[in-house]
Amino acid sequence: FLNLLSHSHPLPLPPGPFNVPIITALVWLRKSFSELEPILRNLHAKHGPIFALRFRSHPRVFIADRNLAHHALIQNGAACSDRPKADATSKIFNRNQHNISSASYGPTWRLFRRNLTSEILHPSRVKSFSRARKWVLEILLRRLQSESVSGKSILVVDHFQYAMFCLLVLMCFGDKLDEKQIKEIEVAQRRILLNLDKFIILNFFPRIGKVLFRKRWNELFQMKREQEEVLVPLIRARKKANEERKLAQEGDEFVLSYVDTLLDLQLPEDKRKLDEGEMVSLCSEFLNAGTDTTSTALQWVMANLVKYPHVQERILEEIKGVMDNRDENEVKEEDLHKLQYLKAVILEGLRRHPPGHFVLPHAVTEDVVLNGYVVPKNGILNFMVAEMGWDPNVWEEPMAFKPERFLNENNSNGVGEVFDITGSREIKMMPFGAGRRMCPASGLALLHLEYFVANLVWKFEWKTKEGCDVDLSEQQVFTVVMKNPLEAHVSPRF
Ligand code: HEM
Repeated sequence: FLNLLSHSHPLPLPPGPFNVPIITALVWLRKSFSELEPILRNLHAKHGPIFALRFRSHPRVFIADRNLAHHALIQNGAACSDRPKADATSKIFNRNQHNISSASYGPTWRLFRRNLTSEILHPSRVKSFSRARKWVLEILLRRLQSESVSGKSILVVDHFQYAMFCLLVLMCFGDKLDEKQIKEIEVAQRRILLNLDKFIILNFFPRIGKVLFRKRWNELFQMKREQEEVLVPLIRARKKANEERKLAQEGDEFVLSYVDTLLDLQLPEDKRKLDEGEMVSLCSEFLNAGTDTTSTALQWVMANLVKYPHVQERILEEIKGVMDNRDENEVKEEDLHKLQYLKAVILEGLRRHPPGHFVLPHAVTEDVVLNGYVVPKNGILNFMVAEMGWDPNVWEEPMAFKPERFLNENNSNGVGEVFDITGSREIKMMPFGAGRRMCPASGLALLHLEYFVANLVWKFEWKTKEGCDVDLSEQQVFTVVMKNPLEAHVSPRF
């Protein structure tokens, strides 16, 4: 409160609702994120494209306008790319902000992020995991095939989630793991994700809470221990295998995994290697960041293909055009670049149904002026991703599913110009964020989506459950998922 009273900048803070110290904080902090989104939408309608909530020492500023987002994230990128201080419960899982998404904007974050992008997400490295992708695709197709035999419709959400999780586990711990090991990791990771909400209360009174909520703190530590019991042996096994491989000097079959790249990293500030806890935090981030986001997007895209059979048909025709042989079993990764309509469908899915309606919170490291208002140093910024993708000033009929909008049919070869998903020149939508904290894995996520959608359409015809229409209502559960998960009739095409 005193911080806000001492506001000394000549420009005002962004407008926002009236604030009664402490009372407003208690009202806001008790709300879940899904309750907050409609309130934020109303505030956007009332106060305009930038508004602030002032219930804690530092204002929370929300931006709903794409040009202001560009101004903050690209033009003022250096000042708007920090993260807020982690609260007590998050620190246990991110090891005092020692992972990419929570690290402060500085040398440690740069080291972690550069390691991921150059060692794992570089196109040549991504290619080295193609065998893993093929294996996971086969598992998914087999599961769908066996359920389709009964003739009943299939609830696909768990199958999609498991497939995306498998992909990331194999990239993280090496492509030699079997399904039983993968399941064990999934159980430990899911338990944490699904229970985190229960522990939010521990952050409000961390000191007295240690005594008052002792049982709940113990539960939290127990979950952390169980995660380490599953992940640490995998890290150690990989370390041992690396040492043996170096001694034996063989390497032809070897595929570098994410955990291998962490073993030799040196922390720039502490001048030491990562401890096992920090490696667990980075691996866990890798698995979580890429599973629900991608499987949610996959489900939204498939739901639209079931709802709009003409879109599904056009993808199928496009695939037929690039297959040498109609009986070919698989749409190969090498052929994906020829499937421009498929790419447009994926982009339209991400525009219309971004898995996250906001980005992760950004902290501001110096006063930044946006639209005549000041966002003060240490203020927290967030961006209304869904609102930008649905802006009628940018997108015609924004709530309709029209992949053609991403194709520039007037081009001489009928192929659309590549849409710039990074928003570096201009932001039209930002499902992966934009600027220095933008998702480093947007390329990998698009590859996973294109490869799986192409093959799911090539192998099966997807139809609605008899007598039902596909319901596109939303619900926030970590990502923004389908309130009524997709249930579809899936019949093999050959
Ligand atoms: C459709 C899939 C995905 C979507 C929609 C998505 C979206 C996002 C968004 C919105 C952010 C926050 C940007 C910000 O704070 O400004 C983010 C950050 C991040 N994502 Fe993704 N993501 C996806 C897939 C992945 C995958 C597959 C991985 C890893 C293998 C990944 C790793 C990360 C990491 C490490 C960050 C933190 C970046 C930083 O703070 O520097 N994401 N993602």
